[in-house]
Amino acid sequence: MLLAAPWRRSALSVLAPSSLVQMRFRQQPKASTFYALRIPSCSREYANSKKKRKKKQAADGADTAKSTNTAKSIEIGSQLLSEALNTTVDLAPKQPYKIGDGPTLSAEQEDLVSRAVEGRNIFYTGSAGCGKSTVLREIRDRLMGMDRIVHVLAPTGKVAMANRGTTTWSFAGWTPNTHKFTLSELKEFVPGQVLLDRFRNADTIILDEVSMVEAMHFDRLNEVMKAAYSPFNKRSTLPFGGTQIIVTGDFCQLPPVKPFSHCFECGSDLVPNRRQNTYKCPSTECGASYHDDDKWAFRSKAWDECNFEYVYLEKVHRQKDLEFVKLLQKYRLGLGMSDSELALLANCNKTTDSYAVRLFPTREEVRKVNDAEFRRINAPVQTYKCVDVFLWNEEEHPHLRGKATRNTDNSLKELKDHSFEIELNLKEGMQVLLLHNISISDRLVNGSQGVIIGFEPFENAPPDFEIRDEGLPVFWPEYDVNKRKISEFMMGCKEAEGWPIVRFANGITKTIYPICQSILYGDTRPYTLLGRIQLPLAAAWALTVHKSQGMTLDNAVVNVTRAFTDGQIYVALSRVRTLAGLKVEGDLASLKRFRGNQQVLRWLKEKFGQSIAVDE
Ligand SMILES: Nc1ncnc2c1ncn2[C@@H]1O[C@H](COP(=O)(O)OP(=O)(O)OP(=O)(O)O)[C@@H](O)[C@H]1O
Repeated sequence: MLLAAPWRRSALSVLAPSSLVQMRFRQQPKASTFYALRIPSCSREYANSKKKRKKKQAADGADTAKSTNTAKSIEIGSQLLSEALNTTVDLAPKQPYKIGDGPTLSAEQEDLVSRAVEGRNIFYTGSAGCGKSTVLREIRDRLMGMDRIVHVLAPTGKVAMANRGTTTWSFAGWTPNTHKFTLSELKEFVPGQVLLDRFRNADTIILDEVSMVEAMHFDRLNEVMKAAYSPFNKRSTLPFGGTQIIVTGDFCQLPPVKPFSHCFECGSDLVPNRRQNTYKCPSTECGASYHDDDKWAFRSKAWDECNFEYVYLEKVHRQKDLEFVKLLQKYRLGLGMSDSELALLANCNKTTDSYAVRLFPTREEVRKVNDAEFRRINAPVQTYKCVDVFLWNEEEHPHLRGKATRNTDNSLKELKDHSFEIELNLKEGMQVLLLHNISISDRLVNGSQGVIIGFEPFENAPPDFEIRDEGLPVFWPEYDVNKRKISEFMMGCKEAEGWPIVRFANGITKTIYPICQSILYGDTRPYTLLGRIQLPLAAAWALTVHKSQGMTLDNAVVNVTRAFTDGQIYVALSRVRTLAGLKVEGDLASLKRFRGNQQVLRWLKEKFGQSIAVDE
C-alpha cells in the first residue's frame, strides 16, 4: 500500500578494492593573495570525533502518516483541491512507476565513496561524464543512511535542484545583496539561531559544480561557518567550522558567473577593468584589487585550509568511443588540435537524426527555435499544469514558513529554478527531452530524447507515484495527501487527451506519467518537503548549454557562434555519447578561439600530472 509504506533506505553497497588514482597534497600558499584574512591550515581529525546529533528523530513515514497535526501544517490551499476531491479519477495503482537507481559504481568510484564516508575533506574531479554527479548522489545517500546531516550545495538553483540540494546562498541565508556587507558584518549577520544551528549541526557539505563557485564566495562561506563558534572554541579555527567538506566539479567546464561583484573586505561594488582583467575597490579606505585569475575556488584561502585529498576519476562513462573521449579530452585541456581533428568535430555531413537537440550559448537563441518549432506542428495543444507541494514540519522548522509563498499561478516561488515546467504544453509530433532518470537499464535518463507519438487515455494508466521518493523521512501530515495531490494534478490536465507516449531515440517507446521531484528542507527529521508534480518532459528542439550541463544526450547539434565563455563549448560537445550523435554548426572559428583557461590548466597539471594526460 503506497501511503503506508515505510520510508526506504538505500542499502550499503559492497566496497570494492582500491584501484583509484588519488593524490594527497598539502597546498602551497599562493604567490599572490588579495584577501586580508589568512588562517593556518588545520587538519581534519576533528570530523571523526564529532558528537552524534542530539536532535535526531526516530520518526518514520508510518508514524508521521498518522500525525494529527494536519490543519496548520499542510499547505494545499487552492480551489482546485476541492474540485479534485470530487472527481472520479480512477487512482487504483497499476504498474508501479519506478524511479531509476544509479548505475553500479566502478572500482575507482567505489573507492572514492568509501573515502568520503570516512569523513575526509575531498576534492574530486574528472572529465565530463566520469560520474561526478553519480558519485555525489551515492555519497549523499550513504552518509544520510548513516544518520549524518548532509547539505548538498550548488552555486545555482538549477544544479541544486538536480541534486535535490540547495544553493550556497540559501544555505548561508544570503541574497546577492548580502555580499554588500563587510566581512565582519557578514559574520555578525550569522547569529540567527536557525543559521547557527544549521552550521553547527552540519556533518558534511557536498558542494557540486565548484567551477562555478567564485573564490570569495567560498571564502565567505568558510568565514561565516567559523563565526558560528566563539573564538575560544577550537572549531572557530577549523575550515568551515569543522564540517566535512566534499567538493566536486570540473574547472574546465563553466566558470563563475559575474565574479568579483563586491569587495571581500568592505562589500563595495567593484569596478572592473576589462583590459587588465582586474577589479578595483572604489573605497579609498579599502582600495583592494582583485585579478580575474583569482576567481576560481581553488585560489581561495578556504581551499588551502581544507587540505583536500585530491581524487581524479579517470574513466569516462558517458562516451565509450576512445577516439571521441580523447578528442574531448584534448579540447578540454586546450591542447592544440590538428585540422583533421577539428574537422572531425565540425563535420557537418554527419547524420544527425530528427531527435537531435540544438544547443545554443544564449537563451534568446533557444526560445526562438523552440517557439517556432512548436507553432509549426499542426496538432492540438495538450496542457499539463504542475502541482507544487509543501509538506511543512512546522514544529521543527518554523523558519521555513516563507517557502510556502506562491505565485498567482499557484506555483511555489521557491521552485522558480525547478526544471519541470509550471505549465507544460505538448503536441503529438513534438520533440521532447526527459528531465529525470526513469530507467537506467532502458537508458531513459535525464537528457534522453524522443518524439511524442500519441497519448494514452488517462483511465488506462492512472499514475502511481510517491510524493516522497527520497527514501528519507518526510513530514507527512495526512494519510491521503498523496492521493489528493495526484487528484489535484489530474484536475489540472483534465482537458488533455492523456499521457504522452514517447518514442525515444534508443528505440524504446514509453508512456510518460507524472512524478514528484522534490527537495528536502530543514536540518532535522522528518524533513520538510517542497516538490513539483509534473510530467518530466521539456521541448527539446533547443536548449542552452548551461541548461544542458549535467545531461547525457543521444544527439546534439552544437551551435558555437555566440559562445561567450571558457568551458561552454566543451560542456556542449561532451553532452553526447558518440561522435555520430554530434554535429557542430555556426562560426567554427569559435572552436579555436576558446582554448581553455590557462590558469586552470596549469593548476590541473600541477595537481594531477599524468592522470590528466592524453596519449598523443
Ligand atoms: N559506473 C558507471 N557505470 C555506468 N555508467 C555510469 C557510471 N558512472 C556514471 N555513469 C553514467 O555516465 C553518465 C555521466 O555520469 P555523470 O552525469 O555522473 O557524470 P559527470 O562527471 O557528473 O558529468 P558532467 O561533468 O558532464 O556533469 C550518466 O549517464 C551516468 O549514468
